[in-house]
Amino acid sequence: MVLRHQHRILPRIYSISSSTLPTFKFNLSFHSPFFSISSSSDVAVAASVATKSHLAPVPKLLQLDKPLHPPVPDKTLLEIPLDKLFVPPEVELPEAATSVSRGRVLKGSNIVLGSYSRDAQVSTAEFVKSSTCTEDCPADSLPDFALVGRSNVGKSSLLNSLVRRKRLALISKKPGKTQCINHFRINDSWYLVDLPGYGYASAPQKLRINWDGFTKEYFLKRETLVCVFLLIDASIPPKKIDLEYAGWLSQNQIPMTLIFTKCDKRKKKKNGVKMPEENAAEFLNLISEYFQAAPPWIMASSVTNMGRDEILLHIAQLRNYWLKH
Ligand SMILES: Nc1nc2c(ncn2[C@@H]2O[C@H](COP(=O)(O)OP(=O)(O)OP(=O)(O)O)[C@@H](O)[C@H]2O)c(=O)[nH]1
Ligand SMILES: [Mg+2]
Repeated sequence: MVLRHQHRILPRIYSISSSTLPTFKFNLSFHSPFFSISSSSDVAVAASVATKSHLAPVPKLLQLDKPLHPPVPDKTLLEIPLDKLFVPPEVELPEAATSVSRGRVLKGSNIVLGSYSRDAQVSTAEFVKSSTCTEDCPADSLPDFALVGRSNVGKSSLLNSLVRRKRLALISKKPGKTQCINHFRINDSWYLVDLPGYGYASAPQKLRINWDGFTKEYFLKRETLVCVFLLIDASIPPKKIDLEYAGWLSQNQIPMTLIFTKCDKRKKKKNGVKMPEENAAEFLNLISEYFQAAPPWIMASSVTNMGRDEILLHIAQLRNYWLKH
């Protein structure tokens, strides 16, 4: 049986029909020399620009107190068809092309920034508890943002990067390090949740708890779950198990954001080895049939902290919307 929650209004992504939308341009800087999700659409947005922050200029309300990135001297071309953008609830795309061009899309993502993205900074982060079932999880009703993905994809590393701590969540080269539902309270107001990885078949028999089962049960039962971050290793081609996981989340209407990890691994393009952007584009293409509207996605690296500020802004706007509704 598929369980559904009435409160799960987030991110019931606005379905944008390409036939009714105007073509527009936006400016965006991005670490990669070139990134294209699709070049064939007649509603493609495209721009080439050098910007100094992780966003092109945005209204004051949306800016972080201090710039968290060094300037990125980057002249890039990014094309995202309009119908592949993630438009958060209550965000209207202006009809006039020029008004959207002012930095409304987070760098290295397809996420349009709305007016809810305040309080994105992390000031405090503390481990709260490890739980082995949903009923044991903290019961104080603060919103949850959960990190899930294949073992070793970099969930714990991403959590540490987001909170700017080296070892708040334990990481390891060996898959299977995280084995419970681990709640970390951020700013005393929301949770980052580190979960065990899936797809690790070679764990010793006695450790082979049904992690996959209990994380999925947590997704279905946890009333305060705002969004699941599904981490995908962008340094390798799409894996069936990840495609299936995205399909399961979609089928069960669990709000999901894709985080493409390990984007710092930029091998020379030879012998058919693909760049992270190409692997990510292929993954998005393969899962498109599961989704009526494009899911949000962000390119990231816990080594370079690429995507960190963007993920925090995305969390902020989901969280603030969720708290208001
Ligand atoms: N190059 C690179 N390596 C990374 C990145 N993120 C994680 N790693 C490495 O990948 C390995 C696994 O990282 P973890 O953060 O422990 O992965 P996990 O998904 O939490 O793993 P489990 O808890 O076992 O499911 C470690 O050796 C990390 O240093 C990244 O963005 N880039
Ligand atoms: Mg881990």
